Amino acid sequence: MTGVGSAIERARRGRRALDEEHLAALAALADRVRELTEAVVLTDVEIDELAAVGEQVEALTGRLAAVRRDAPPVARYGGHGPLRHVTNPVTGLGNPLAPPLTIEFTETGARAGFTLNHVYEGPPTFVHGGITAMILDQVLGMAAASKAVPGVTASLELRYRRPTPIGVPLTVEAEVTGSSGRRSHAAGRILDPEGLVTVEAKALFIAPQR
Ligand SMILES: CCCCCCCCCCCC(=O)SCCNC(=O)CCNC(=O)[C@H](O)C(C)(C)COP(=O)(O)OP(=O)(O)OC[C@H]1O[C@@H](n2cnc3c(N)ncnc32)[C@H](O)[C@@H]1OP(=O)(O)O
Repeated sequence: MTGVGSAIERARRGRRALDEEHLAALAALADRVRELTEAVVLTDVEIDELAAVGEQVEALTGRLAAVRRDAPPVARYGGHGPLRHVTNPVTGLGNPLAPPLTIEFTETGARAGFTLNHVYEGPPTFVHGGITAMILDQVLGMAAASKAVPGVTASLELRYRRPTPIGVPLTVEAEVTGSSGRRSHAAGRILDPEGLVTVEAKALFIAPQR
């Protein structure tokens, strides 16, 4: 076992799997931190209050860091299925950076409904283009993994057709458009509440050498 694929698999297997109760508690904490992050972005309290809250947050960080892993945990689907990455920055219930998206697998690929708040803002009132790119990378990758060959992103091509609005229900959808050998091709898009495409994506995923 020498390739990138083996290294990913070894890292996944070497990580501690959380049971469902522990995962639920981590997810609840991540939710509270998401609320905290949005509160930081939108707060209008006085300077002294900012400093006082900062001290409290520093103390809380110290409590969590008191017992620390070398790498994020994993969990098993339903407590006993295959290992899943629970701190992924798009779908991870245990990662406060993740919106998080709940992906449904469709006949041809994958989709998710989601809403992004001001934490993800780029141009005023619109979502940052790097955030929509990250979401499309993940959802196209999951479509490829479920319908063709699981792989890492070799290329991701984006077309930003209109701004993606903050604070309204969005949809991301992706489908596999072809596969051969270690390669899977996928296409997808983000749609606004009127069904208009805001960002289109095409990607190539390559299964790493084992
Ligand atoms: C695993 C769990 C997933 C689980 C999936 C879950 C969803 C995850 C979604 C998120 C995915 C990410 O963000 S992944 C993170 C971002 N991506 C990365 O870090 C990938 C970094 N790049 C690499 O590791 C490598 O370059 C690879 C694995 C992509 C390819 O390297 P390699 O394995 O040595 O492959 P190589 O022999 O060079 O190329 C194989 C074939 O593909 C072609 N090829 C290679 N790169 C490209 C390219 N950019 N565009 C076109 N074609 C290319 C080559 O010409 C060749 O064609 P031929 O000669 O055979 O005709």
